[in-house]
Amino acid sequence: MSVVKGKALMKMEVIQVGEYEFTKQDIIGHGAFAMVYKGRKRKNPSQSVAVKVVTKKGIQKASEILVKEIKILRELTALHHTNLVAMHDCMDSPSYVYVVMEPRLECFASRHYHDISEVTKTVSGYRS
Ligand SMILES: Nc1ncnc2c1ncn2[C@@H]1O[C@H](COP(=O)(O)OP(=O)(O)OP(=O)(O)O)[C@@H](O)[C@H]1O
Repeated sequence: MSVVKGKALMKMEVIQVGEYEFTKQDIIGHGAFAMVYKGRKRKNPSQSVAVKVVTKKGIQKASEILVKEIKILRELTALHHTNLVAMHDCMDSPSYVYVVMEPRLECFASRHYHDISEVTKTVSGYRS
């Protein structure tokens, strides 16, 4: 995927997480240890997802909490309840844990950031 930034045409890396993909341009929010991006299903791009990217750097103490969060998400997903956000997939890499979730559409509308640098510098250990 290519994006125009200033006058230069820059290549935007598409990151694949199983059947899903996202680019780091499409930020929808951030928490203490994670950035959340808008992504899509590769075979059906009209199906949007939220991809939470948790940086492993500096979160050794929080990693147990992350394991618990993923376990809880799995259990909640199995309930198939309309008021609960489902987890579609999760993937581990040397530097990040990726959690692919059903999107909460109200967040897409109200929390889209345009200035990426404003967000990335607030997330500890994050490298854009
Ligand atoms: N499934 C989702 N759909 C749409 N937006 C989401 C989704 N999950 C998270 N977000 C957005 O990303 C932001 C960060 O989420 P994240 O879970 O990383 O942190 P948090 O729950 O807000 O805070 P903390 O880091 O304390 O857990 C949320 O505030 C929300 O705006």
